[in-house]
Amino acid sequence: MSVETTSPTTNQQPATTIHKKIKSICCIGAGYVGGPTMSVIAQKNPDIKVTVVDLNEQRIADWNDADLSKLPIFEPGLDAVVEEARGRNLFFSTDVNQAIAEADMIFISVNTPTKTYGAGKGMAADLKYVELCARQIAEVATSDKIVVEKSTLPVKTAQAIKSILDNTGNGVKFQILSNPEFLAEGTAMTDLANPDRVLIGGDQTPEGKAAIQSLVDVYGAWVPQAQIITTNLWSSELSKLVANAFLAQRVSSINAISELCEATQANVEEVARAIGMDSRIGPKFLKASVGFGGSCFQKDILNLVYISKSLGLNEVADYWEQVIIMNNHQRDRFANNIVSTLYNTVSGKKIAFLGWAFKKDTNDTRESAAIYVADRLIDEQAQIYVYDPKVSAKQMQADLNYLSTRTETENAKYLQTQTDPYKAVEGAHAIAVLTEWDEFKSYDWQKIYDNMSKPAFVFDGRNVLNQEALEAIGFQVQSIGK
Ligand SMILES: NC(=O)c1ccc[n+]([C@@H]2O[C@H](COP(=O)([O-])OP(=O)(O)OC[C@H]3O[C@@H](n4cnc5c(N)ncnc54)[C@H](O)[C@@H]3O)[C@@H](O)[C@H]2O)c1
Ligand SMILES: O=c1ccn([C@@H]2O[C@H](COP(=O)(O)OP(=O)(O)O[C@H]3O[C@H](CO)[C@@H](O)[C@H](O)[C@H]3O)[C@@H](O)[C@H]2O)c(=O)[nH]1
Repeated sequence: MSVETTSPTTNQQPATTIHKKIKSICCIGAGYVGGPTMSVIAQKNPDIKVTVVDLNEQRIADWNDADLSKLPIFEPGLDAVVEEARGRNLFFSTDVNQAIAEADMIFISVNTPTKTYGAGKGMAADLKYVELCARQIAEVATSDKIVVEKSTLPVKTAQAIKSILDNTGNGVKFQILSNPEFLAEGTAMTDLANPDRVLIGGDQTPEGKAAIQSLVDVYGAWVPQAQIITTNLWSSELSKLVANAFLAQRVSSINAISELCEATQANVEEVARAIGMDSRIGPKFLKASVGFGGSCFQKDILNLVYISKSLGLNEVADYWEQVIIMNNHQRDRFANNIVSTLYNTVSGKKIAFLGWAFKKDTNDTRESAAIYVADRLIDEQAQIYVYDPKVSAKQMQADLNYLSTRTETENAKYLQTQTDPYKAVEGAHAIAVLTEWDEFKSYDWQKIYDNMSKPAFVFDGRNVLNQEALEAIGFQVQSIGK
């Protein structure tokens, strides 16, 4: 491997040791983060070979499919970047060992879900996949490597990774960096192309700073230096959990206010606008909703709560846990309101769901509020008919089966999928909007009304529809916080 010196460019501690110019990157985990992130790194650094590996053979086959509509992840703009870089310097493979052996820098971008067993069950992050990666790297590596934590991890994880890597006894030297990812699904490609900031944490030793500089150079290909911030390892690991906790806290805060608005005839959208214009508060992340979903917020806040509890910081733990409690309440409240509005029974009634994904412009359904609302309504024996433009019937059934205690056959009796939205709503007693897909706004709502059972109810869990226009047609509409 060639070693080149470049001028120090970080905005904090300049690197004093000669740092490696990265020629080959391996990313373990070809999911919602690994796939898009590595596609952009490869696109912007044509001289670096980037190989994304995964154990999941189907996922890798889909990443390699000539038909770009088959990519395993739906993300606006992703297909064009993959088309540009794939086969040039971007590769997707199941050969994890070969990619590790070849790489100067290895990103760990595997899933870190909430533990479902043992100590910390339901709260702590399950780090078994991360540990397996560390062990595999330790076993396979024959040359020095920079290992980058891209997955979201509890603070101090780098210590564990270091301990595994440093005890191989084969003389290979490792540097561990933390480089958490802040992209949001649905806007991943623009978030990656124009990040608010890139965060890189590393050891504050000459070798650690040199490793940081190597990664700064990779991002420096397109991110302005002022937006690349470097810190110690622990600040970087912790900042990721804190960023998500603060974002989710804003959603739970405005959702708490939405209930107060409903009880007082205030309008949550007016309140959000009024407070958001205070520049200290700001307008973003104040959209009241049926509750936040996604694979990150709940898991990362629970993880923060668990870490705080483990350190004996009970008040800190309780403070952040309230964000989750409020979110659970908002989902329950939405479902219970449907039942009480439909004359306290939904048994045998048809309820149409518009949307199943946890937000628009993604096919990801992890922790989507729709799953919880469906489960609650099925407890009341409602018949749910779902339309989502990007989520498959198989995925919807799998989501419900994972959450509910009913048998798969029973769930399948209550949950139907429709690929035509007009079919989904035909004869329905109520429509519930669970995802804010843009296309819902331009439907022929008169036609929908004509084909529904009367009175026809709409429960807009995302405040995306024009309430006055629907009411003029004859719908009875309930939005969040109005
Ligand atoms: N999804 C997001 O928007 C987002 C954003 C920022 C950070 N994160 C974090 O990034 C990490 C990855 O999230 P994701 O949404 O991409 O998860 P994901 O489940 O979509 O992808 C993870 C992939 O890793 C693979 N994998 C697991 N163990 C492996 C191993 N030992 N070898 C090879 N492959 C292995 C899995 O098969 C899977 O395809 C998580 O820690 C998450 O918290 C996610
Ligand atoms: O005002 C708002 C904003 C969001 N949401 C909901 O909150 C959830 C999360 O949305 P968003 O944050 O946009 O999506 P994620 O892809 O989960 O991204 C979050 O989680 C990622 C994983 O850690 C981080 O990288 C991102 O920075 C962080 O925004 C979704 O259900 C949204 O519908 C609201 O209800 N109201």
